[in-house]
Amino acid sequence: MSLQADIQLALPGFQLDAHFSLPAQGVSVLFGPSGAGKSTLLRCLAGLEQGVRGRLQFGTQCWLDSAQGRCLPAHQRSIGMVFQDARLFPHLDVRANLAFGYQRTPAAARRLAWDQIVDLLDLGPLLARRSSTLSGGERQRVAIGRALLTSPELLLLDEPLAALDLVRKQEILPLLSRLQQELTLPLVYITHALDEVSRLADHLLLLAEGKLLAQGGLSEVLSRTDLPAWLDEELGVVLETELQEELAEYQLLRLGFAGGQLLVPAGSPTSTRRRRVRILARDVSLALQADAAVSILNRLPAVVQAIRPANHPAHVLVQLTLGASQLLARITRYSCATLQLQPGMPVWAQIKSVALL
Ligand SMILES: Nc1ncnc2c1ncn2[C@@H]1O[C@H](COP(=O)(O)OP(=O)(O)OP(=O)(O)O)[C@@H](O)[C@H]1O
Repeated sequence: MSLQADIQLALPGFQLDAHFSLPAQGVSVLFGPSGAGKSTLLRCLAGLEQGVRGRLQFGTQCWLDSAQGRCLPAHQRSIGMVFQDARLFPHLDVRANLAFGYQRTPAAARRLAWDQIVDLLDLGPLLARRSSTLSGGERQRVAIGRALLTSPELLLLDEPLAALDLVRKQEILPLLSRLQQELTLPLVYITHALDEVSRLADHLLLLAEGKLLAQGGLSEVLSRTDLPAWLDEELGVVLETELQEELAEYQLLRLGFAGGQLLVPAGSPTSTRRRRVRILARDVSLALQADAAVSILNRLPAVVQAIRPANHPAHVLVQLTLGASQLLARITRYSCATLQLQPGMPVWAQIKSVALL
């Protein structure tokens, strides 16, 4: 099952034209600059925009086929939606807010149980609270719960954490990760902050000026070297690794991946051995020899695959292969010339920073 979209929408001064296919599992992230059309696209999926042309197919359900005059209204699309502002009913308590979605879903159509969602989002202690007394993070947890209790088959989240501080984000992100895994519910998530969702994201859609620039696996898209300038600081790779050893004395973890090993500062404890890390291109430098006398922890043998211009004319992007993995380095054009880098050349990739996601 997947979501297939080929849709167009003309608004005064703005044209959306998006053709994509999303896997109906995992987390798909919609990323792009302000005004790119991310919210508009999500609203088209949800059936909240008038005048959308084209086709939308979710698994076996045809939501939109404008040529046939078919457009399923929002309430028939088995979608849950969460916005940046929680949009709770302020005069109702949390239980009544949650019940709003739950009771509108016929019992036979409920796939997600009340207790399951209340436990998953730790909403029990909040049930009797008036929604107007909740903190921002609590409100968003309730909004997510309310959306889930309609038993959607797809959850759309429009910058749900944008208004929260870092501490609250860190509380909610693991919950999103859990609900994605435990409920096997596909999510489409809009964000301005890719680092916020890199640990969750499987699939990435890049949108600018109403058009899709790229789509695909997170790492596959972010290691492309033909993306526009505004993405330059985001370029890099995301690697799936496995914990091999904890160096407790130094508070480091040794992680293995298909291409070598990495030492990274220990993050918050977790029981899972599989860890995702993100390495930005700007944090990778290159050397021709393995010089042991440097403080950089991670130096890995790699092979230059391709060299491409970067956004700034002083920089180039170097694609590298390490075993079965890829890495991207952003170095100066001057260094590239001095080191006489060429495709096929062996180099040492020096990684200044690895973010444990
Ligand atoms: N109802 C509308 N009528 C006319 N123009 C609209 C309407 N809704 C959105 N737009 C325009 O469509 C464009 C895309 O807006 P949208 O909110 O989808 O972008 P976005 O990528 O979500 O931006 P942001 O990240 O700032 O929220 C903007 O130029 C916006 O002004």
